[in-house]
Amino acid sequence: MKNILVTGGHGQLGLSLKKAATAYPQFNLIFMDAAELDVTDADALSAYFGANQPDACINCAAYTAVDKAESEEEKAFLLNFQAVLSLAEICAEHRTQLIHISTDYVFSGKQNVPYREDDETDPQSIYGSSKLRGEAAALGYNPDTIVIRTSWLYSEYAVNFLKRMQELMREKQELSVVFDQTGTPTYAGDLATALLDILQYKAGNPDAAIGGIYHYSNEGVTSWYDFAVTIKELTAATTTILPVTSDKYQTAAARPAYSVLNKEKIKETFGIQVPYWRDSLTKCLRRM
Ligand SMILES: NC(=O)C1=CN([C@@H]2O[C@H](COP(=O)(O)OP(=O)(O)OC[C@H]3O[C@@H](n4cnc5c(N)ncnc54)[C@H](OP(=O)(O)O)[C@@H]3O)[C@@H](O)[C@H]2O)C=CC1
Ligand SMILES: Cc1cn([C@H]2C[C@H](O)[C@@H](COP(=O)(O)OP(=O)(O)O[C@H]3O[C@@H](C)C(=O)[C@@H](O)[C@H]3O)O2)c(=O)[nH]c1=O
Repeated sequence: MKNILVTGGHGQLGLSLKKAATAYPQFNLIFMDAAELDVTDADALSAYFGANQPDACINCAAYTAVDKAESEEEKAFLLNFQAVLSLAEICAEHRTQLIHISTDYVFSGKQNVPYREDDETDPQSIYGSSKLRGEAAALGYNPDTIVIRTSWLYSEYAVNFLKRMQELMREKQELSVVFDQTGTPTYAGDLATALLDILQYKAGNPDAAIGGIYHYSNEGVTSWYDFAVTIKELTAATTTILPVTSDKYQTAAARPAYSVLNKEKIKETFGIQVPYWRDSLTKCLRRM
């Protein structure tokens, strides 16, 4: 287990992996963006795998614009489902360990206890539906595939809620943020480390049957409103933040009202330690 291909390598998680990988010199990560390796192009994927035979592939390529997906269903499914199907088939053919990333938005949000991996899924949006089909595609081809569902990712890179809030807090004196959607923010740097720890575990236990779905987010529970207020506090911003219900903040896509993930399985299987979300937010802000 040495050469690791990262598809969608210049997005938020890809760039977070690049940073985290400096602590894992045993791995050689190869980051490919859409222009270098288009995951929707099955021939290009085949040619790449034929020539390079990566030991593992972390698929960070995705369509992540939740609201836009409602009017771009075909595009969302092409990237989040069809491309995953091709990638899973090619990984199975080349005996490449595939790690695929999915989302808390596969759940309806009707539960009020943290979601386990085998709890019923019922996405409320096109994005969530496309990601759910992607999970099935990834696992259907090869039961050794690892699917990691995560939630509310943010980092110093790309587009995310933290950076959007910082921008809005610079521009506006008052902001409204929903308080009736509950979940857990996840620092992409922590997820990146967890992904590398999983590959490390696999390298040490090559015959372990560890395929399947795992949940990973930071520890703790909050709402988008409380997340925004904490960002305000930690950055000493002065904007007034008003708590509103989702019906007062209209969006094209519906989001789950509750999407806290239960992380027992990933912690027990791989011995991964999970930081508390507020500590990770502080760490991320320090790095920014
Ligand atoms: N962001 C979040 O809050 C959450 C994300 N996730 C999941 O985590 C994963 C990583 O997300 P994140 O890093 O935040 O997403 P980003 O949107 O930051 O990154 C996705 C990357 O995919 C690339 N991409 C787009 N089309 C293609 C293509 N045809 N071939 C190859 N690459 C392509 C994009 O490139 P370009 O920008 O050039 O189009 C972009 O760099 C995704 O699977 C996502 O669904 C799960 C939960 C929360
Ligand atoms: C910018 C903004 C958003 N909101 C609301 C809208 C939404 O309900 C919630 C989150 O906002 P966003 O649209 O930025 O986040 P969203 O795109 O829904 O984030 C999701 O992205 C995908 C990729 C995932 O997989 C999920 O885990 C999750 O992280 O906050 C406000 O209430 N006020 C605001 O000013």
